[in-house]
Amino acid sequence: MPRRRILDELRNPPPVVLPSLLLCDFGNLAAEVRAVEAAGARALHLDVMDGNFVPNITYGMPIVAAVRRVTDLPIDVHMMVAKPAAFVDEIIDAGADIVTIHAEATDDPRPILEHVRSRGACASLAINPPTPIEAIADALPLCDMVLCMSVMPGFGAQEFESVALDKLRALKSLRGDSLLLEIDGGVNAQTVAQCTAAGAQMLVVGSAIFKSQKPYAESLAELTRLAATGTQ
Ligand SMILES: O=C(CO)[C@H](O)[C@H](O)COP(=O)(O)O
Repeated sequence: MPRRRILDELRNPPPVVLPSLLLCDFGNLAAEVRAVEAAGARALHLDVMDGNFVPNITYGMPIVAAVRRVTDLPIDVHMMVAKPAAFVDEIIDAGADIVTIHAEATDDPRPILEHVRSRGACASLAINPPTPIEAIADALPLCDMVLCMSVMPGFGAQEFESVALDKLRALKSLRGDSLLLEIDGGVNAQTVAQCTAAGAQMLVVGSAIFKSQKPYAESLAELTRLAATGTQ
């Protein structure tokens, strides 16, 4: 989908809860993707980890391409890799609509963000909990989205770190609605309203969907409803 259309769709209220496939049943990947889409997901979040930038390995382009084959939903690919420049083209070719690279993985993210946009995808920059927003000030004009991590990346089901909320508030006051803001890590029924109150429109959720006893539709509806309360 073209960049402008993706951004318009995602900016539409209410906030967007993105299932993070990190915690899905990979033995039934296509069925899991179809199930969260049928449950009301408006976009999907895929975590690419290289065992170098983070202490875990997940998957790469073949899984992104496999997800692309079963859905037209926007795919947000979070690249937790040490050399993002080497892989962004292949990730876009595999079907990513939003490409998120880490500020900590590169001295200057600007050429990569520009390149992502030149390929027609949305450019996004992630920062880990200890990284201040000042570290990405020069790159902000080239970002369609900023992801404030609320855990150290690498694993699901970690405890929410509220330092991300201060950064969301600061980014919101700097850039208003021109920048999509995303949060990832420990987002659940207890924390989601704080995230939207701080300015997040994109809410990445892993364990509170895939490890919940509730049906996906129920979890997604509850999280979306609670997320909307934070915007009132
Ligand atoms: O990027 C991630 C970890 O690096 C995951 O997307 C994230 O942590 C989601 O899982 P949970 O909602 O269980 O925290």
